[in-house]
Amino acid sequence: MLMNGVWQEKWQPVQAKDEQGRFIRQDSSFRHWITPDGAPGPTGSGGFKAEPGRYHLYIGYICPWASRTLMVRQLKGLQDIIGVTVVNPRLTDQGWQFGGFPGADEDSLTGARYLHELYTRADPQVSGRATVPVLWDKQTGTIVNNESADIVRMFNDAFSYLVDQGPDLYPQVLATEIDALNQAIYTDLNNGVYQAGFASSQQAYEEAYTRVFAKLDELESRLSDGRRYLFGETLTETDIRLFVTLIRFDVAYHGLFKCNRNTLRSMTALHDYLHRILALEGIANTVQLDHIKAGYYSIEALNPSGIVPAGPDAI
Ligand SMILES: N[C@@H](CCC(=O)N[C@@H](CS)C(=O)NCC(=O)O)C(=O)O
Repeated sequence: MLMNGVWQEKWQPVQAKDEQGRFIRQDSSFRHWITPDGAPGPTGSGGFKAEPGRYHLYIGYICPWASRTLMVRQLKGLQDIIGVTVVNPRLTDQGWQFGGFPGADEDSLTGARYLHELYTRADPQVSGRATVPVLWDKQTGTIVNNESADIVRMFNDAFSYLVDQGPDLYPQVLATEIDALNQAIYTDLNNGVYQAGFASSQQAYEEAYTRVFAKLDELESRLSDGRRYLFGETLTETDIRLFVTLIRFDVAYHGLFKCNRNTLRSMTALHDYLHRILALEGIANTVQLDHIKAGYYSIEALNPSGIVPAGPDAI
C-alpha cells in the first residue's frame, strides 16, 4: 500500500480488522464524477465532462469490483469511447502489475509498471491501497474515481448523449429498492465471502459463512418464481453486483474462502440466473476464469503453496 506517496513493500491482504477478527474494507480515495457537462457530481470536484476517448479504465479480471465496471461499459456500449487496460491477476509485492500473464496488458497509456504509479501521479502524497478499478482521465492525467459503485452509476448515464444504448441499470422507480438490496448483497455476499476468507478467528469466519449462505438461500427462493432478474424483467445494477460474486463462487470462494456448504452450481435458480446474465451480449468476454483462479490462489496468506486447483470442470 501507499503511505504519503511511498509504496510499502509488505503487502498484507488484511490491513484492518476489528477486535473480533473481522476483516474491514478500506474506503476508496478518489471520488470525482464524470457528468454530461462537467458539473460536479455527488462527491469530489467537477471538470470531468463526458467526452469520447478522454477516459480509460484499469481493471483486473480477477476482481469482482472491477468486473462490475467492465460489464457496465459493455452493456452500455461504451467500448469505443472508453479504453481498458487489464492488470496481471497475481498481486506482487508492488501491488498490481502490468503485463506478464496471458491476457494482461502493458500500460501503453502511461508506461507504468505497477498500478500504484498511477495513484502517485494523481496525488503524490496519496495514502491507501492501490486498488482496481481505476477510472483515469487522460486529459488531466489523474484518477477520476476508484470506487466501482460510483463508476457503475456514471457509466449508466453520463455518456448517454454520446451513446444511447443498453438498459437503464438504475431506474428511478426502483432506486430505493435497488439501494437496499445492493447494501444487503454487499454486506452478506460481495464482502461477506471476503469476511469468511480473511477472517482471523473461528467466530468471525462462522458468522460470515452463515450470512453468505443465508443470503444465497434467500436469493435462490426469490428467483424461484421464474423471474428473469432480481427485480423482474428489468436488468439492474443489482444484478451486475450479484453476478460478479456468483461467477467467482465455485472457482474461488468455495475452496479458498471456505464458503463450502454447497456449490453455486447446486442452487438451481441462482445457477440458471448466473448463466442468463453470462449469455448477455459481450458479457462472457468480461469473465476470464483463468485470471480469477490464478489471482485468488496466489494470495499467499491463504494459499502458501500457490497451487491452483484443477477444477471445477464447469461453472
Ligand atoms: N471499493 C473498491 C474496492 C476495490 C478492491 O478492493 N479491489 C481489490 C481487488 S478485488 C484490489 O485492488 N486490491 C488490492 C489491494 O487491496 O492492495 C471498489 O469497489 O472499487
